[in-house]
Amino acid sequence: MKKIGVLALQGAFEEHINMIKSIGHEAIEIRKSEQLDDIDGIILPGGESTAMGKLLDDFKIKEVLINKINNGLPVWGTCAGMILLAKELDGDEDAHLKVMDIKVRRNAYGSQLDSFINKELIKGVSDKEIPMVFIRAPYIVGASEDVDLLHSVDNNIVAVRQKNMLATSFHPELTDDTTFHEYFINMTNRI
Ligand SMILES: NC(=O)CC[C@H](N)C(=O)O
Repeated sequence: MKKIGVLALQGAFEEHINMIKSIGHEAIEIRKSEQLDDIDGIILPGGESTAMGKLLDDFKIKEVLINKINNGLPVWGTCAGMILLAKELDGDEDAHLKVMDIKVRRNAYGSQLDSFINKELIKGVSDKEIPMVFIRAPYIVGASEDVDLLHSVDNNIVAVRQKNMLATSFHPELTDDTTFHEYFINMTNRI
């Protein structure tokens, strides 16, 4: 059984906690940097990346988390969590953790396509179609060669992996499909 931390400063952390428990693993809410010593992986949930970035600083978690990730702690960012991981944000905004070699555009779908649901096959992740929920979602506009592109929707990159880091524009925790949570648990085995 793995012990997965879910950053619980803001956003949709409860849904990730429930999903991890539903596939038979332990899940804990992370609000202190010491808690990072004792987990097999961490999920950065959806929410508001600007608020979460500030809270990471205020709660003195940011630097410890960056070090842990750079030393191989498996991490998965969904939506706002993906924005937190990026080395670069499109536009003038400052990036947050700057650990993953991706450039991310926030609210990339604009107001017309604010939120939508898709169901597609993601090769290498599962052999069945996976539901994808996008909510004011970002997508990736640039990535280095070290980054594996897992999936695009309409030519926009929405799922990537770089070594111990996974990032998705969408929210598997808001569906009843556990594929991505199982994929992430597998990432904690290999590292
Ligand atoms: N559902 C989400 O996580 C939305 C992300 C949000 N638009 C942000 O920029 O932080």
